Amino acid sequence: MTSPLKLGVAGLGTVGAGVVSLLRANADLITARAGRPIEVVAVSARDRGRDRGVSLDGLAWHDDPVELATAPGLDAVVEVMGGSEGPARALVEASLAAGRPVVTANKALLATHGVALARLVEKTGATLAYEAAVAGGIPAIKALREGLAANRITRVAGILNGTCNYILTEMRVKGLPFATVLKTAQELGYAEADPGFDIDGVDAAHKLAILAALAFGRPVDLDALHIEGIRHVSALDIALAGELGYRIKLLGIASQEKGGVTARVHPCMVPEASPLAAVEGVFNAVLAEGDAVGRVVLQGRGAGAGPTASAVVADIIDLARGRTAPLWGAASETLDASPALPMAAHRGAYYLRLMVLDQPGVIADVTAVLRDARISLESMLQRGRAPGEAVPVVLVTHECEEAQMSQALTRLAGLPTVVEPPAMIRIEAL
Ligand SMILES: NC(=O)c1ccc[n+]([C@@H]2O[C@H](COP(=O)([O-])OP(=O)(O)OC[C@H]3O[C@@H](n4cnc5c(N)ncnc54)[C@H](O)[C@@H]3O)[C@@H](O)[C@H]2O)c1
Ligand SMILES: N[C@@H](CCO)C(=O)O
Ligand code: NA
Repeated sequence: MTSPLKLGVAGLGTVGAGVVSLLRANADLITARAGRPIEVVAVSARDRGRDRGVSLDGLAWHDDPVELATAPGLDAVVEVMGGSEGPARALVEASLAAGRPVVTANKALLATHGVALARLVEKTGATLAYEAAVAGGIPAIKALREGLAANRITRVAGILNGTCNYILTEMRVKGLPFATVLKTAQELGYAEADPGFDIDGVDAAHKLAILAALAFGRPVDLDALHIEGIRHVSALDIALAGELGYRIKLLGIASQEKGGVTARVHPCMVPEASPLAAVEGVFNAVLAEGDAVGRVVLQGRGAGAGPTASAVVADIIDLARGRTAPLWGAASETLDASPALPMAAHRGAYYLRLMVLDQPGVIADVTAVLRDARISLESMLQRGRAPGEAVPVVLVTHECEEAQMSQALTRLAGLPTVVEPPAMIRIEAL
């Protein structure tokens, strides 16, 4: 029998415990597919005594996770602690510097330090694998970096945060309040340690930054992204979207335009007939468009112990087999570092929902603002009758530029008859 691949696992939370138990549950087939047994021999976490549902008997315990970088007898390290700084970063850097391969689920680290990490692996030759970092169990990294490697990719998009998709789905289907559903998502192990990363769009941005780098052959650039989360998506907008034939989804979208690349994360209205509209709950979807292949859509569970462990263990099997790929699909010096396009240049259609006083002349004031910004309306919807009180007015625009919309929003918010900040959601025909 070939010698086993010996692992140190740093982090024994949702993902770490999931990895240890999956390696045990499917040991026979994993051994066959890896060509050798895979053994966890050392672990590190914050709390040694916690019951995680997996036995740690016989495993070496390290209080300091960074020790796994150089502890004798290990062939590779699995970093599933999280965080772009602190011990996760220190462990990954120290392991790679020592030539020890790393498998991680840490999108924050890859999106923030991916450029330097690529230089490090190019220097030492150690592998850094990160399938679990994007869209959990969906093999999105492999699909883009290997499966679609022959294509010029024109667009990559998707539902990239399971927590947000779960919240939006439960709010729509069960009418549950935002905070209640977020709490359940945390209990189910979907949310980040700081759930603000999920609901403010940061986690989806980390993933989109990674996908965009792979899709367009560019150095990963989180700062170039426009990022909005779902805190401001109300139950009213979810219901009104349904009336108009749309679903609200938090999407990440990066596309190759004439003058450069755009990358943005924000709530979107997608037509109910879109393949993305049907992706509900903790499911994620990744859509890519290539010049040779056309459109490819992958979907599957984007968070949780099993789906994430599935991706981590797939990377471990690749390591055992000696299958590797450049961190970003090609050597750093061949990547295209031209600047990204700003959000102000984005063109699209918009949904606007205003709470206006129900009195004569209000609609004339609103449409005058849109006229002045040269924004043309596709449809308008007014609900209810409450003289002297606030009622919702919904406007759907034709395509215009984001800069025009920003100007109109500022003026609409300033109208004396508009009593709440306007709600704006971009419409995407994906
Ligand atoms: N939960 C998911 O569905 C999911 C999916 C994909 C990727 N990820 C990523 O996987 C990683 C882990 O996520 P999780 O949900 O398992 O987190 P978690 O909070 O459930 O577990 C984190 C583990 O790391 C340990 N840890 C954290 N900081 C530490 C420190 N300073 N020193 C020692 N140990 C430390 C904790 O003790 C815990 O065992 C993160 O990078 C996350 O973004 C999570
Ligand atoms: N918090 C993340 C975990 C998966 O990366 C999510 O909800 O999608
Ligand atoms: Na994945």
